[in-house]
Amino acid sequence: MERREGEAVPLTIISGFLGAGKTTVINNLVRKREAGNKAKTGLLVNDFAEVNIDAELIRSNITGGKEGDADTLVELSNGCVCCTISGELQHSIEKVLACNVDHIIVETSGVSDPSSIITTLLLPQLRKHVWLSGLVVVVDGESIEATLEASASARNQLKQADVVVINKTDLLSNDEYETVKESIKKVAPEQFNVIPSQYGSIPDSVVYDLEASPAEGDGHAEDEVEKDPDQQDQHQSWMNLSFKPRKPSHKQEIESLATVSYSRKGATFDLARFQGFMASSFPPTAIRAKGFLCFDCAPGKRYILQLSGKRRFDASDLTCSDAESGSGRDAQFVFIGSGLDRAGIIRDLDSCRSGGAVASSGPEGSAQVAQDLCTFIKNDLRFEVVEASDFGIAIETIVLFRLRHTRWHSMSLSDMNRSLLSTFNSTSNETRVFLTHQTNPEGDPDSFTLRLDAAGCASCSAQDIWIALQRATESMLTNVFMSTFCCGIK
Ligand SMILES: Nc1nc2c(ncn2[C@@H]2O[C@H](COP(=O)(O)OP(=O)(O)OP(=O)(O)O)[C@@H](O)[C@H]2O)c(=O)[nH]1
Repeated sequence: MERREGEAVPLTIISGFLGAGKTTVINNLVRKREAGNKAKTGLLVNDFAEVNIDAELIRSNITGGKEGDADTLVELSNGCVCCTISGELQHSIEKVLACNVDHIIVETSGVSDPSSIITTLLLPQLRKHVWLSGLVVVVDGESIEATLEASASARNQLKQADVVVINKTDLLSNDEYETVKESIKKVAPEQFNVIPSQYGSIPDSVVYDLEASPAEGDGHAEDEVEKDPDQQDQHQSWMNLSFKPRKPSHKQEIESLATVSYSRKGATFDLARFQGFMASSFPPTAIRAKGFLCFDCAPGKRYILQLSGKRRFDASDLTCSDAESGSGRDAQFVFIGSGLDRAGIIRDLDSCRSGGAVASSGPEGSAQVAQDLCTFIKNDLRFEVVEASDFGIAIETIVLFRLRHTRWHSMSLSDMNRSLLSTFNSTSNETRVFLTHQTNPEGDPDSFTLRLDAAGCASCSAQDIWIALQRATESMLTNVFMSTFCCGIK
């Protein structure tokens, strides 16, 4: 929509719970705009955590057209723009207005209350210059029902929406999509504008041509909105609302969430150790995680790692030109959840960094090979040893071990073990060392074990076997790890 000089600038709020797909929606808009020649947009990106991963993801899509055309991006980090850092919102809006933008988009944090942002827009110094064109709320179609159950913020966001984008429809059947629509209706019975989306792909017009500016006293923050008592006075001053505080309040919800930010300049990670972290030490109460990292085995590449929704875990290759130097090699992570062990997470991630001690090979002898191999396996977080007792006798089975069961993989452990089996056996030059498998009597896939038969392995070293096993494991896990896969909570 063309804006005449001196006219107030439309501002669209994009809200939605943690990991719903807000940044993906904005990135899509930015990419489309980069290809075309649309209005210059001021982007205000709020991240709950200290490290603003979303802003970096959006920035990587902004190349800028002709001079002065590039979007203007302002980061609002380390707090919720609707409460703890609301003062910064006003300054940021003024900042982007000074850049002569034609439209402003505010990406809220996942637990924000949009009505508080609307309050800021109505401040006398802003309302002459910006008008609220609407509130677009993005929901993760796969996990929205559980989210609505658990989060007052998520319910409030929906109740105030002008448009609801049901994102991640690739993960839903038609019936499930209809059920999600019903759930939304239950929370927001007046909700009319519901559109589906995959990977945040929505028509530009949903954001740029939205005209839902509320008249004072009606509109977004309706009677049903669960108001935070802490913000009651502020809201009542401009909106004629009746407040119905319910538990937990927005403030309580924010306070119940911990964020752990991890930032290391120029750090590269050891893929095997990182895989071990994901398999065994990943904080089980994290509901959102995102970050960037580089592996020493993949020079020039930087990976973005995401965990959201029903523990859906994405890792995608962010090959970038500056990955070899400067900030392109910096590792940055954010974990959001309840009861997170900050020191433990940081220690675990640090221990995944490249370098450090490599275990040495042990002396000759089959019993010693078995013992050394067992030590290698025990020291690798990706595995657990099931049995390692019969050392010193004629060796058929030297170590029974298996890939460690991961809490969040819906990927079958049996499949992973089978895949490791075939990778190892097809690549190992050492024909006397091969893997077999056994299932337990109940056929429980989690108990599926790998059995390493190393008959006559006296002539080979534990280190050689271990290196071959590590290579096979890395290759197998990398295939899983670097592609998107679903991690359902059991
Ligand atoms: N399968 C699937 N994944 C999606 C879709 N849209 C986004 N994602 C993934 O969901 C994860 C979270 O997406 P974001 O856009 O970062 O979500 P967000 O709402 O900005 O997250 P926060 O700002 O942290 O609250 C990422 O891994 C995305 O790639 C989709 O339509 N389908």
